[in-house]
Amino acid sequence: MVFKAIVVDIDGTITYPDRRLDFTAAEKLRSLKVPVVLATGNILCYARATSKLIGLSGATIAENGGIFSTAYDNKPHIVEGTLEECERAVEYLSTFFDITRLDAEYRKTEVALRRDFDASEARRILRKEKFEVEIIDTNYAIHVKNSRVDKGTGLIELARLLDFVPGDFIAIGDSENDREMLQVSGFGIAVSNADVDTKKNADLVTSRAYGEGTSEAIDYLISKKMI
Ligand SMILES: O=C(O)COP(=O)(O)O
Ligand SMILES: [Mg+2]
Repeated sequence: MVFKAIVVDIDGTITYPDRRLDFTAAEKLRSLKVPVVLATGNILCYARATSKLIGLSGATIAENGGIFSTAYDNKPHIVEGTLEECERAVEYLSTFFDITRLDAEYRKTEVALRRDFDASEARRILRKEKFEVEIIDTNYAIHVKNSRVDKGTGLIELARLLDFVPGDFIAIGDSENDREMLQVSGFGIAVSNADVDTKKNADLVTSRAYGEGTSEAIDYLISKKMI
């Protein structure tokens, strides 16, 4: 089957473990003929800058689906009403843990926290109080995000704006915030550093890790004429 576009996670998927961009993966993405969307838990300006600097269109999904944008300087779409519940949940968590917010001045739809407290314990605490949020650990940050948005819902919305359907996309990712994106895409790929659950939701798992895994995936897709 031939797919029309690709959506790729940033941290842990086109980077080295320490977040340095893997230039080979970036070159391969830049040379593709199909549109390449970057999808991240990070903030919109990080996603847009990464896309622009690689040489892509700037079509991005940021804040785990809370924000999406069709091109570099187009007005972004921001899912309204999602931040408040996350703020309440984080306020509650701050009575249990000494937590540090990341990029609070830029985040519009969710809260990201430094990974220096026990996310599983925080999950248990919030579940008891019935907050409508999810705690996601990407290995780079702990995100407190609204349950109704994820990179999958972001891809559904952005695909529509780009005149595609989610099934037109091949998705590549590495962690639990990529799961829904892999599920709604037409073909999901997990790089080998991905967690077990993310791998379970993928159609293909690469043998190489991080950016090298993405380079391997792109070579595979081209060799199989899937893009
Ligand atoms: O911002 C994070 O925590 C991770 O970002 P990612 O979704 O690009 O891997
Ligand atoms: Mg990632």
